Amino acid sequence: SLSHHENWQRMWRTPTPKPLYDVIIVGGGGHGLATAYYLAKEFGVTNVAVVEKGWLGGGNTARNTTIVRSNYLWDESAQLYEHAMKLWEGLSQDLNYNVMYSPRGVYNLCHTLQDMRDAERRVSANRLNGIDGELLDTRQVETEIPYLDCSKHTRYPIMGATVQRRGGVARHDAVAWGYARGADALGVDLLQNTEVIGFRKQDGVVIGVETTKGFIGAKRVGVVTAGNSGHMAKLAGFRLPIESHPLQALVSEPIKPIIDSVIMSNAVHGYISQSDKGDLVIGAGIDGYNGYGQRGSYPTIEHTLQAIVEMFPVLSRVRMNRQWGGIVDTSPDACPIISKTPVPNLFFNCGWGTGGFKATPGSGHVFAASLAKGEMHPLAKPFAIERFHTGALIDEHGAAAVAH
Ligand SMILES: Cc1cc2nc3c(=O)[nH]c(=O)nc-3n(C[C@H](O)[C@H](O)[C@H](O)COP(=O)(O)OP(=O)(O)OC[C@H]3O[C@@H](n4cnc5c(N)ncnc54)[C@H](O)[C@@H]3O)c2cc1C
Ligand SMILES: CSCC(=O)[O-]
Repeated sequence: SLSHHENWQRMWRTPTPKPLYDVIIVGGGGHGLATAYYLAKEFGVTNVAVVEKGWLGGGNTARNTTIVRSNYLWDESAQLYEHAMKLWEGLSQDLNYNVMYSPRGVYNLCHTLQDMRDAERRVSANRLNGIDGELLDTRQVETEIPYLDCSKHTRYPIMGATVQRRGGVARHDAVAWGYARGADALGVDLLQNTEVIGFRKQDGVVIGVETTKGFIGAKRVGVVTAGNSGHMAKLAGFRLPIESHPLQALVSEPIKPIIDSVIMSNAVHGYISQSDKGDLVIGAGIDGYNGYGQRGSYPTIEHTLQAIVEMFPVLSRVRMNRQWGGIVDTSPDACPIISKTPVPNLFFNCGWGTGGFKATPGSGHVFAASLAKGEMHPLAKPFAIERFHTGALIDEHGAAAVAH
């Protein structure tokens, strides 16, 4: 009956915008909501608004394949993603909201000698950074992933794999809703269906945002708009080295439990896990063209499923239920941009490309610290926009899992 639905209390308010906030976060995705939550909870900045053009968590947060891990190669990125992993481990308790973090193990398959050498290097680098990682041979992989075709007859024989056992999956909707509820309870205004259409400046300094519901003043503005970040930078009057591409995912009909970890192959070029409902959650690389359509092309879908059946022939008759796409903001070195901008009081956190969901807590925490202080957090410093001028890139294409 409807009656029991009527008593459900709302998880957050729908406030009228105030004329002025200390901080405005543009973009109500996981990263934006996490930023607002930590601003209020950890840094005592509660006069904050999150301005979201659609509904909270409706962008890439709602559309990703939920993989979390921190097994990146370079110290700067490994430490940033590991900061996020440590926050994942206590997030359900912190938010009092079950974000369903499940450390079921993330395997990156190796198909060539070079893959094995790169894997050995990456696991060693992980261990030097205090991040768990193991290098397995074919026999160990075959034992741990029963239905994976480890025979010698495949196009890309499996020579081994890295595994991060603390890696796994988390529930994307719950993360957004948990952070939103927590931020709202601390006094943050969540303004949905409010699109930012411009930045107002006074003597070149940002003093607020123009929105579809009028001007809202702010002492500092943090832009966390993922695939739309290039467009936002243009509105602010500068350019970003970001390309927005479709990235697709598929889920199958629900089947009995058959895969209890996350398996990724850069060479065969696909990855798979199985949700608690039994759906196979599948993805691969981006569509090569630039696009904002939140869908992709059929050749990519076909290529993805070829890769999955190559790895798991047993799945060749499973039917796909749904396919969708998001808009991923890829950067030249497959690393984020968490940075001041050429416009004073305007900060950007973007460029997470195909792999920013796993960073959500760490990204929000680091960006909140930066906005509270007006200076970039030490973990954010290597990811400044300037690196594209100085050449101090941090190339993580190898660890980006599905090379794009
Ligand atoms: C199919 C797919 C699979 C993925 N799989 C993984 C994975 O397994 N693991 C992983 O780590 N990462 C994954 N990612 C990447 C990850 O989803 C993103 O990097 C991350 O979610 C981006 O940060 P966000 O959550 O804040 O973005 P979003 O959720 O996209 O938030 C940005 C928000 O900004 C809003 N916005 C945009 N423009 C404006 C404006 N002008 N005014 C106001 N609001 C605006 C949007 O509406 C949106 O809600 C995947 C992405 C896709 C698309
Ligand atoms: C979309 S790829 C997921 C990841 O980066 O582990």
